[in-house]
Amino acid sequence: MANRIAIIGGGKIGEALLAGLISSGKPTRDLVVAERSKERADEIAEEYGVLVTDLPGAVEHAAVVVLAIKPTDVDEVTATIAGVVDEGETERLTVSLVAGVPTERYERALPAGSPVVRVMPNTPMLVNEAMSAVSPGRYADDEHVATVVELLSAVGKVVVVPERQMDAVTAVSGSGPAYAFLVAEALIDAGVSLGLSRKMSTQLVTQTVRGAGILLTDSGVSPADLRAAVTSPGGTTAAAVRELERINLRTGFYEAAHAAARASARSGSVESGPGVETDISSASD
Ligand SMILES: NC(=O)C1=CN([C@@H]2O[C@H](COP(=O)(O)OP(=O)(O)OC[C@H]3O[C@@H](n4cnc5c(N)ncnc54)[C@H](O)[C@@H]3O)[C@@H](O)[C@H]2O)C=CC1
Ligand SMILES: O=C(O)[C@@H]1CCC=N1
Repeated sequence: MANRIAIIGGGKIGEALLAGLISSGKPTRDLVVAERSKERADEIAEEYGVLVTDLPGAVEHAAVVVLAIKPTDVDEVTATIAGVVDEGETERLTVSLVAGVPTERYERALPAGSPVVRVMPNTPMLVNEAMSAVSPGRYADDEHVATVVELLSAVGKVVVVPERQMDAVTAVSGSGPAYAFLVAEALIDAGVSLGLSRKMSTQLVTQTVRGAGILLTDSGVSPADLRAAVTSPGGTTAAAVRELERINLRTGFYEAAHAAARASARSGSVESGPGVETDISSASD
């Protein structure tokens, strides 16, 4: 049990964590996965050579249990875990990657005093370039936080934030890769509409997005200044940016991020159903 990590849910983010941990040198004998879908379980076992078993089996011998399941599966899964764990046994650390669900909900379901750490990662974890944010629950101490930070540092960058900011983090970095991919997708189509082959347009766009990302992270220069450096007076970029301002792209991103944060808050609330708006204004420091 000493070093073993159980990943519950071998879907997109569970696989991203598994792949990232293995590629960063974590031995497969220290990893176990529980996956409900037989087809998916077979895929994971074959691709990564890890033990894939049922939920109680995975939890039993693990020191850290990582939940990579949908918000709607949380209550069922935590009830099963609580059935496996002895009353008063609080050594096992639960790490939730689930959007929206507060640590308090796990703490209520697990044995009293169980340490829980909430994490919002993102899929670039697949290539060890995740951005993860970590929030300790009520019973998680500095050592628990350090354990989770160390785990996630193997697959990307990590920040620690107060839990009230998690819906905002989810909207920005959790969902964020999708916004970047949407921009890439649209720009590829735009290139095709200008007469480029799809293959050529894809190559031009993907390397441009990669290069822009690395320049942004490595130069220490603000996005506004980097954009200004591309924008020659009276030139092509200025013409394009004028169109993007005309269609209110910035407002679109504001609205999108706020909608994502509201969806995060909603998905974690047992009381509120779909469509119920939640006040997230308390997210700010
Ligand atoms: N996909 C993403 O980019 C991110 C997802 N998340 C969070 O990660 C969680 C999972 O998301 P995805 O991986 O995208 O979903 P997914 O649907 O791809 O994966 C969930 C997996 O859990 C399995 N599962 C459900 N109940 C189970 C049980 N009782 N025992 C074993 N396996 C079970 C399902 O069969 C499925 O393979 C969500 O809560 C989401 O909010 C967080 C950050 C980013
Ligand atoms: O779309 C979702 O609900 C999950 C959480 C953050 C990214 N994907």
